Amino acid sequence: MTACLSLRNVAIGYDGVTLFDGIDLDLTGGSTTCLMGPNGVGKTTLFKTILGLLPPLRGQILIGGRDITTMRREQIARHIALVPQAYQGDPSHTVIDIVVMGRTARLGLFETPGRNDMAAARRALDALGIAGLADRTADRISGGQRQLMLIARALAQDTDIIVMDEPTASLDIGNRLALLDQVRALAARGLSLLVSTHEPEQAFAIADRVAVLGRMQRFEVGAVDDILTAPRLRSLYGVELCLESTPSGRRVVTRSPAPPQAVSEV
Ligand SMILES: Nc1ncnc2c1ncn2[C@@H]1O[C@H](COP(=O)(O)OP(=O)(O)OP(=O)(O)O)[C@@H](O)[C@H]1O
Repeated sequence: MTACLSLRNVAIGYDGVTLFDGIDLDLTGGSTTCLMGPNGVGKTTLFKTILGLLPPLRGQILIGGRDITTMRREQIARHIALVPQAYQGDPSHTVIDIVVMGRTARLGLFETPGRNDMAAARRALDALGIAGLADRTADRISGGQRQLMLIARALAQDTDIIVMDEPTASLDIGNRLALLDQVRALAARGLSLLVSTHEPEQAFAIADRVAVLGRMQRFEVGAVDDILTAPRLRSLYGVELCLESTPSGRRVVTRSPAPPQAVSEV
């Protein structure tokens, strides 16, 4: 299958200073790739670069074969939507108004959202089961509902690629599992997802492939089981850990060896 997003030997960073180099990645439709790496390694910076908010310092980023440096911001936004870590807009806006903002890249310069755009926003809310929240303001819904609202905004944007920046970071276990179901459902609809996470178990649950921004600028990408091995996770995060399988076959991370007793007998 041809890639909808390709990164060829890309370097990312700020003001000409390279943060990470040598990133090669292909995203195809109907698949989920998890992006992992320690704090501060450059995951969000990579997202900003893919979205055209920061120029790549080297290499090429291609959407459908076209170099993004030749595309305007709204052209990129017709292909790639972002689900940020948190909503940072005006909290007095209603959910439906925020979701319809996902249509902005599809509107002309002075055009306001029309009937079709409102319908797309309502379909997105429906798909996520939060149609009942449409007229509430963003400060009157829960953190989990706000996260679903941000996914609805990305859906309304009607792109073939969605990138999600640690989408479960502030969610309770119920909303976390519901969100992972949504990610699986979006991939099943043919979308291509790139999801950053600090949780290996989440990658096991949703990803076809894992891309790792590792220490010493070592970039690796491959099938989940090939990439997420205990030795690689130990060196990536600098902690002793083991990978075990539950009777149902789910992969879980455990601490290894058991931490020493806090109080020893005298
Ligand atoms: N606007 C900026 N200008 C210069 N440096 C920045 C800027 N934003 C972030 N950085 C630096 O770039 C590095 C990578 O940051 P980034 O947010 O991409 O990391 P991350 O992998 O997403 O981290 P985390 O897992 O903690 O969210 C950090 O050292 C950060 O301090």
